Amino acid sequence: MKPQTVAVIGLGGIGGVAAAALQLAGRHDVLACPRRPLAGLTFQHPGGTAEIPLRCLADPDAATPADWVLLCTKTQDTPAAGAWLRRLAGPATRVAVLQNGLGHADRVRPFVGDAPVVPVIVYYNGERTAPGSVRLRRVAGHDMAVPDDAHGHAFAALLEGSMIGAHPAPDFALLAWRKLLINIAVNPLTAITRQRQRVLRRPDIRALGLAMLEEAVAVGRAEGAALRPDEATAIWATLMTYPEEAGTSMYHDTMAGRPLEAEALTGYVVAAGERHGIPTPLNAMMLTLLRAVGDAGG
Ligand SMILES: NC(=O)C1=CN([C@@H]2O[C@H](COP(=O)(O)OP(=O)(O)OC[C@H]3O[C@@H](n4cnc5c(N)ncnc54)[C@H](OP(=O)(O)O)[C@@H]3O)[C@@H](O)[C@H]2O)C=CC1
Ligand SMILES: CC(C)(CO)C(=O)C(=O)O
Repeated sequence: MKPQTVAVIGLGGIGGVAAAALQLAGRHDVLACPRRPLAGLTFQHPGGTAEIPLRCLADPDAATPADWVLLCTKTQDTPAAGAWLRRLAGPATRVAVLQNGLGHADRVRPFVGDAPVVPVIVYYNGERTAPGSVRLRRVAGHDMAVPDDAHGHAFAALLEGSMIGAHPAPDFALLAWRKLLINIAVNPLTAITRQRQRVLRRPDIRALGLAMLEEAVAVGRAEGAALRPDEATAIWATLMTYPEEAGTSMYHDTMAGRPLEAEALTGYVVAAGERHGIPTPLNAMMLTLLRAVGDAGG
C-alpha cells in the first residue's frame, strides 16, 4: 500500500495507541486530531517505551480530507466529533470506527456522507496512564477484527508493519455480539466496584457476571446472533485470560469522573430486551446504577 494520510480523532487509550503504533511504523502520514493540542505521546508497549512525536491539528475547520479517518472517541462523543468527521471525510476517504458497541456505521453516517465505513472490534486494552502517555496491553490473539470485505482488508493492510493488526473476520457480526457480551459484563462490574479486572476473580462477582451474561445472551439470540449453548461461561473464560491488573474503559472513566459509555453497551442490551419481550432485570439495574454514577461525574 502506498503511504496514506491517516487522521486519528480522539487520542485516548485506543486512539493514542493507534496513532503511536502507526507513527512508530513510519509508513503513513499520521495526523492527530485531539480535543486539546498534543506534541506527542509516550507509548508504553509490550516491547518497551517509545517517545512518539505527532503532527497535531487542534481546529477541525483547518482539516482537509484524509485517505483514512480513525474515529476513536467514546460512542456518546461521536456527534461532538462530527465537525472533524465532516472536514476529514472526502470522496476518497475511508472511515474506521474503533469503538465498542454495535451499529458503528449508523453512528457516523450523518457526518461522513457516502464514505465507506469500516466497523472495528477492538480487543487490545489501551490505557491513558497520564496526560500524553498511553499504554498498550495485548489481551487477545487479534488486536482488532474487521469485516471480511474490501474495506476491512484495506484497513488490515493500512496497519501492516505496525505493532497492532486487524483480522478480517467472516463471522464479524457474531464477533461483534461476543465483544458486546464481554463489555456488558466487565465494564459495569469494574466501574461500579471501582476495581480493575482482578475483581472478576471473586466468586460472588463471577456469579453476578454470569447471570448478567445469561440475560444478554438470550437477547443476542433474539437479535439473530448464533451464540454458543455455553456462551456465558465461554465469555467468562475469555475474561479470565485478561490481565487482572488491566482496567476497562468504563473503569477509567469512573475513576476520572467522566461520563460513562453505558447507553451503547448495557443500554443497548436492555432496550433490545424490551423490544423482544426478554426480561433483563440485572442489566437494567446495572444501567440505573451506571447512569447514576455517570451523572454524578464518576
Ligand atoms: N480502552 C480500551 O481498552 C478499549 C476501549 N474500547 C472502546 O474504544 C472507544 C474509545 O475508548 P478509549 O480510547 O478507552 O476512550 P478514552 O476516553 O481514553 O479516549 C477517548 C478520546 O476521545 C477524545 N474526544 C472526545 N470528544 C472528542 C472530540 N469532539 N474531538 C476530539 N477528541 C475527542 C477524548 O478527549 P479528552 O482527552 O479531551 O477527553 C479522549 O482523548 C470506546 O468506544 C471504548 O469503549 C474498545 C476496546 C478496548
Ligand atoms: C475488553 C476491554 C475491557 C478491553 O480493554 C474493553 O473493551 C474496554 O475496556 O472497554
